[in-house]
This record gives sequence, structure tokens and C-alpha cells, in this order.
Amino acid sequence: MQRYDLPEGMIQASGGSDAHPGYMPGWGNDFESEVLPGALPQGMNSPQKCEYGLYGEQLSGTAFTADPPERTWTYRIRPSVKHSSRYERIDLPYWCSAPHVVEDVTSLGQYRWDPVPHSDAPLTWLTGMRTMTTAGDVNTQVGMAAHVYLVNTSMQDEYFFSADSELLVVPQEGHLRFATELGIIDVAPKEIAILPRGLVYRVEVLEGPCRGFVCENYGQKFDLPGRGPIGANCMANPRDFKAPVAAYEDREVPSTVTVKWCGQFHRTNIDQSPLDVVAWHGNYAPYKYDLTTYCPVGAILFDHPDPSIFTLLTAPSGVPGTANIDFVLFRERWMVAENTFRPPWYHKNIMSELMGNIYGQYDAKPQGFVPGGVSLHNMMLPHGPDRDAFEGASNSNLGPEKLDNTMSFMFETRFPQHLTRFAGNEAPLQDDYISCWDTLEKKFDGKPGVK
Ligand SMILES: O=C(O)Cc1cc(O)ccc1O
Ligand SMILES: [Fe+2]
Repeated sequence: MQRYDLPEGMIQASGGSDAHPGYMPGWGNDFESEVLPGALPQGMNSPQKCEYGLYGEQLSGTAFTADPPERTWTYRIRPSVKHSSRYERIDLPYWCSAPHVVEDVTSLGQYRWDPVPHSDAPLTWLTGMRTMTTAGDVNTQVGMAAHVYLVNTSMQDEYFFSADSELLVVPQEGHLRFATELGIIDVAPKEIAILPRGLVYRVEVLEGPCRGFVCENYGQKFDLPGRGPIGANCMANPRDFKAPVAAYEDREVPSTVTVKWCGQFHRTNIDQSPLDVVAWHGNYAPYKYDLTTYCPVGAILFDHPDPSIFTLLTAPSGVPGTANIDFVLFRERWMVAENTFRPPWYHKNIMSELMGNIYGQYDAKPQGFVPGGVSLHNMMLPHGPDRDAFEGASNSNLGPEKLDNTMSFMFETRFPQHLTRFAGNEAPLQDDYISCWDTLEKKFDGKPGVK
């Protein structure tokens, strides 16, 4: 993506260029990064006094005893506990959390929405989050929520963290900056960002307006899927995930931190920017990932495999092989299967499937599922190619064909997804969606032979 200057007053560790965000490669690595030489203690975490008068503070993203534990040590200008008011409840009515079952909105069904339109009103990362579905229970840390974000305004002296969740951000329009405690991540369409639970950040608009999708994971963290027979290479390769180098600002201005906690939002005042981490080391970090580095593996002779072959990240649920969430990417690829109906088959699935279109055409739905749009095929509800896709794929000449200029994704969860009032009543729902299957004809006539 285009490279943007750092925020004024932000100083960054070496590893990036002076002016632009810098990144360190490798999913799950034990990273270390310091802006000032010697700020990071070597060989230990808690010296009696830290260099430069910094405070040491640990951020634990897993239980201390998890295997492997994920945590990061920060060396910061002030400990994050220094805030100047108690937490006060605030309302963000469009950002909903499970359980959230709206009585007069029916979640059972096949649904599709046009892109949620941008707004003329100023919307930040907090006020612009529009929850479409929720699943599971935020209090017991199972399930997820799917959101569309509409952001046209930067957060100023305003910071946020979610104690409830890890956020997987999928931009569809516009460029966003996540200025986090651990450094800066810039993202554009064709990239994703992963923001771990508990990490403080502010979100800036680099080029707006911005729209995209968020999967809010209440459960165990996203991980790379097991590779099984695929082996060490292809799909999402660990080195293509990038964590930011350390960056800090020493800004003493009245500011707020908003916390999402058990589905509610609370705000506290602080007298400084909390992005004051001068050095850090550890394996609990935000990442960005370029979706064009995803190397799809597929059927190279016949048939259509389950879409699990396109899993980019998976968040376990505790039941082996049954994810709390799979993040699945449908991107450009060659179709070569012989004597095969190549698009997705008709099916019902115990997992519920929310899809978003980043750009281009999706093979099962040549029309109607447009960039910025969302579809939901909830638990055990039948779906599959529309009539045009069915007729086209049943009758086409099966040479090698490139599916080009296409990128859609799926948030697939083991839990049923419940529509919010926004999704049911305010968002641009396509009332006639199910009619895309109406015109599928009966071809059976009792006589042998393909029809
Ligand atoms: O429903 C969908 O379009 C997603 C999907 C794609 C695919 O290739 C196989 C199964 C599936 O659910
Ligand atoms: Fe499906």
C-alpha cells in the first residue's frame, strides 16, 4: 500500500524507515524492538530500575499457564494503570455483543445486504461500528460478532481497547492506521489487521471514507490452521504476517480511553497518550497480512473440495476440528477440474457462514453479492449457486480458467448467528435474495442421461 508519514511526535524504532511504519515478519515469533538504545532489558524482564526511568509492564493475552503462553513485556513512560477518573459507562448502541437476540428480527434464513452506505456524519472507529450478527456469549468467551465499519474521522486524543475480544479487520474501502501501544499498523483493501485483546490503540483515517468488515472473536485467539498433508508451504505462510516495530509518543494532553468489557463500553480520562511504550518484547502482538500473499491450494484434477482448504486463520473452540471461527479467503485462482461442477455445491452446514465481498465477482453469485456487500447462510440452512451460476457452470467448456479480480471471505462459526436490529431493519437488506434460486428448473424426467 501507499506509505504514509508517521503521526507528528511519534518516534519509531529502527527496522522501518524513519518516516513510515516499520514491521517485523513472522507469525507467533518472539519479537523484540526498542526505540531508544538499551531501553529493553537484556537477559531479564524486571530489573530493579529500568533504563530511562521506564516502567516495566506485562500484557498477558493467554492464561499464565497456557501452552504456549502468549505475553508481551512493555517498557513505558507511565504504567497503564495511571488514569485520572473512574470508568464511566457510555453507550455505543450500534456495537452489539452476544447474547443479543432481537425478538422481532428473524435470524433464520438466507440473507444478503448491499454495501452499507457511507455516512455524512462524522464516524470514528467507535461510533462507526455497525454490528450485523452476534453468536455465542461474550461473557463466557465463546463465539463472535460480525461488524461492518464506516469510518471517516480519526480518533483524536481518544484511545480504545477491547477486553472482550480480538479483532480481525478486513478493509474494503479506504486506508486506516492503527496506532497501537506496540507500534503502527497501516492497512488498505487486500490487507487485514489483527488486534489482540487488551491492546490499546487509536484509529486514524489515512484515506477515507473507510468501510470494511470486522470479526470480533470472543474466544481463543486466531491461529494458523494445522497444515496436515499440505505440508510446510502454501496457504498463509508465517513470514507474511508483520508485527510493528516499537513506536512511542510523549504527549501530555487530556485524553480518554474507552474499554469494551463484557459487552459494555466504559470510558476513563487520562492526562497523556497511552502510546508511550519505548521498547517491548514478546509473542503477543498485532499483525498485518497482505491477502495477495495467500497461496491457494485446490483441486487439480476433479471435484470441488470443502472450503476449509482456503482457511487463512482459525480460532479454536475447544472441540478439535470444530472452530469457534474460521476465516476463509476466496481469492484469484485457476480452475482446472475436469468433468466437474466447479462453483460451490448446494449444501447445508452446521457451521454458520457470513461472507463479505472485498472486490470482484464471487463464483456462486455472479450478480447481487457486490463489493462491500454481506451475505449470511445461517446454521443448517440450504444455499448454493444462484440460477445463473448453476446454468453457466453446468454448460461451460471446461478448459483451464482463471477466476481473476475476485476476493471474498467467510467468517464461519460453529454457533448460529443472530441478526441485530441494524442488520434486520436499517442496513440495505435485499428482500428478494431468495428469489435467486426461484428459477432453478426441474430437469428430471425419469429418463437416463445427463440433462
Ligand atoms: O457458501 C459459500 O459460498 C461458501 C462455500 C464455498 C465453497 O467453495 C464450498 C462451500 C461453501 O460453503
Ligand atoms: Fe456455504
